[in-house]
Amino acid sequence: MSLEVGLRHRQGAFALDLAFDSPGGLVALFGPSGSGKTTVVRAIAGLLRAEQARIVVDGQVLVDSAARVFLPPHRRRIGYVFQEPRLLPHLSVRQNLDYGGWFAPRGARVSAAEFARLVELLDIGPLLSRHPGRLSGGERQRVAIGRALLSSPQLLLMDEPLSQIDENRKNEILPYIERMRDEVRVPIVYVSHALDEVVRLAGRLVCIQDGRLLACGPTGEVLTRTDLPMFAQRADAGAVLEARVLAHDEAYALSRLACAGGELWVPRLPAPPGGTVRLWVRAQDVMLALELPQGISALNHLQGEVLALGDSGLGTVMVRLDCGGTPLLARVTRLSAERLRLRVGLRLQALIKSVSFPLAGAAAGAL
Ligand SMILES: Nc1ncnc2c1ncn2[C@@H]1O[C@H](COP(=O)(O)OP(=O)(O)OP(=O)(O)O)[C@@H](O)[C@H]1O
Repeated sequence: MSLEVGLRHRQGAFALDLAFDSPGGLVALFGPSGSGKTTVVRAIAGLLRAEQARIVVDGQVLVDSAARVFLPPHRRRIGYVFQEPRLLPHLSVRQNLDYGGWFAPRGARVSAAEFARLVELLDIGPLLSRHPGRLSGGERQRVAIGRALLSSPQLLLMDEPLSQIDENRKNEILPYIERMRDEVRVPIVYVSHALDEVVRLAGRLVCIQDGRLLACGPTGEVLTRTDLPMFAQRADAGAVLEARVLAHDEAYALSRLACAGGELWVPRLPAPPGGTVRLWVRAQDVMLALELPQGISALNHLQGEVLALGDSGLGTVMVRLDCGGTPLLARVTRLSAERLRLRVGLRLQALIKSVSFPLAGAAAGAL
């Protein structure tokens, strides 16, 4: 699946003018409140007719204002999951799901076996005879995702689907969204303010500010751009580390991982040996050294090369490193940067304390 979006639109004092593309998987739209994320999603769904637009999903032109093409919403095969699940209160969960099926084009309706698989994937079997009023917020949102998928969408739009849900329930739903991405393989456009959701879910990141495109690319690359204050100046700025689990050491409650730049010890992860994980390494947890120090407690060191330096706010410098193919960010004081004579091309050691890795919640399933 590929997605191509080009939009120009004015609403009140706000002007949207951007273009981006995605090769498929889950693409996150990220940006401050009022930057235009929902406007983009509404244009893709056909709920907003932009002044100038070209939107192509998997080769099918949904909108091309220059050629006067505008496919109405009901003729686009797009599922939409909103912030709050909009289920029909007088219908049971099963009837709500069946209702989603009504919007599937003839010939693309899901079979009974596919329905059963989706119900199993979302774990909503025990809820089928209940009414939405008797479900938790997380259960309602899972049903809403199922309903959207039963319309056999070419593309699923999710507009901050977890923002109304508390942290625990959010962690319950994230694995289901991962399953939709990896097992159902429906392409997803996912709007979020939350960096942890983006890190965990998105292969591609589109950053929007004031209606303009700030950056678009693989999530790991965009998040480590030292020239984007939106990331570089966040207290929790960091990099996505992709690794394979080599083994677990039960005696020390640690897992040994292999990433492109070497091996790492992290707190015991729930993933099996051979499985892949994504970990968030915060820039403030990475120390830099010109030589590998002796007799220190940090278990992890990767050799890296400085790719870029940027302002990290409050007298600190953000250092972007390439550690043999693994990107890392390190936040250091300006004094340290001067003492180490940090510059692009310098080779040094990046030290990471094992305990600085967030625990299990940060370990995503398949990449
Ligand atoms: N119908 C409208 N008429 C005029 N201005 C509008 C309309 N709808 C939205 N806007 C403005 O367009 C801008 C973009 O809104 P949009 O909802 O797309 O932002 P967003 O990035 O999704 O924000 P949030 O994260 O808060 O949901 C905002 O400045 C908003 O006030």
